[in-house]
Amino acid sequence: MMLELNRVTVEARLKAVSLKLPSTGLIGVIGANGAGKSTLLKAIAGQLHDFTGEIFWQDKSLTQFTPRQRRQLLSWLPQSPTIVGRLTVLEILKIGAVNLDLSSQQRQQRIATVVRDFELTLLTQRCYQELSGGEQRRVQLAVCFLNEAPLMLLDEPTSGLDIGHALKLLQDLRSKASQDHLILVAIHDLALAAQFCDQIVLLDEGHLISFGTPNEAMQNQHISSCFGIELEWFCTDNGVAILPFTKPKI
Ligand SMILES: Nc1ncnc2c1ncn2[C@@H]1O[C@H](COP(=O)(O)OP(=O)(O)OP(=O)(O)O)[C@@H](O)[C@H]1O
Repeated sequence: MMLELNRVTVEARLKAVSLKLPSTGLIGVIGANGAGKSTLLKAIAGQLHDFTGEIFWQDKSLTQFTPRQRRQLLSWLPQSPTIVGRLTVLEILKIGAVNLDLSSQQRQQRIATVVRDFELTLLTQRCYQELSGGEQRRVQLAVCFLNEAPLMLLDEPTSGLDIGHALKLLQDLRSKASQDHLILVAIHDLALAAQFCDQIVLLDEGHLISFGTPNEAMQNQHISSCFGIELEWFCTDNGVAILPFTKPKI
């Protein structure tokens, strides 16, 4: 196991969450609004200093990582990052690449790769503040992918993306995860989570409710206790569709 959480607790937000995750895989973190998804990702990303419990990467506590080691280990995409000033997309990517331990040629190469992968070619000279919400999200994701970190923590990466870009992103994440990355995504779309994620972490009011394959973790008993709804699943060769419905009151 590569990432291990041992009774991670954040006052009133996360309650003794213990998890053991392998070094590769796409892990969906699901749960209702306020369930603790962002808090969990922030705790792993080292953004919270008021939590108890322990988080280990390869048996080494994350508190022992220097800031530089942490930067090499993980990338964190916040739910709503703030990018201030009138910077162009290319300037933002260059700033994002500054701290990478790479030659300037390698840095340029990385930037070119994310520009291609996130379809930013026509946007590089545009001012970030003038982009659409989905375009801004793609820039934020591109920055996150610059360091090719083994551990990626993405808070609602598909929010603001149209269905084509959302599908492409999840396909890319899945293929990265199958190579050498552990990727945690907080996600609200249960059908996309079921279709793409290897494992699901279901949270409710800060508690870990279930953890396992989508079939295991998203059983109706768990879903109905967390969301007050049930799911009907339709699996086809092309993927998974889920019909959410509210249970009629008897
Ligand atoms: N900085 C903070 N200080 C105190 N409480 C907070 C703070 N940030 C979040 N909370 C609370 O912690 C709980 C969990 O919040 P969190 O943002 O982790 O939920 P979430 O599952 O990501 O929700 P959403 O789906 O709405 O994004 C919520 O009740 C929220 O109000």
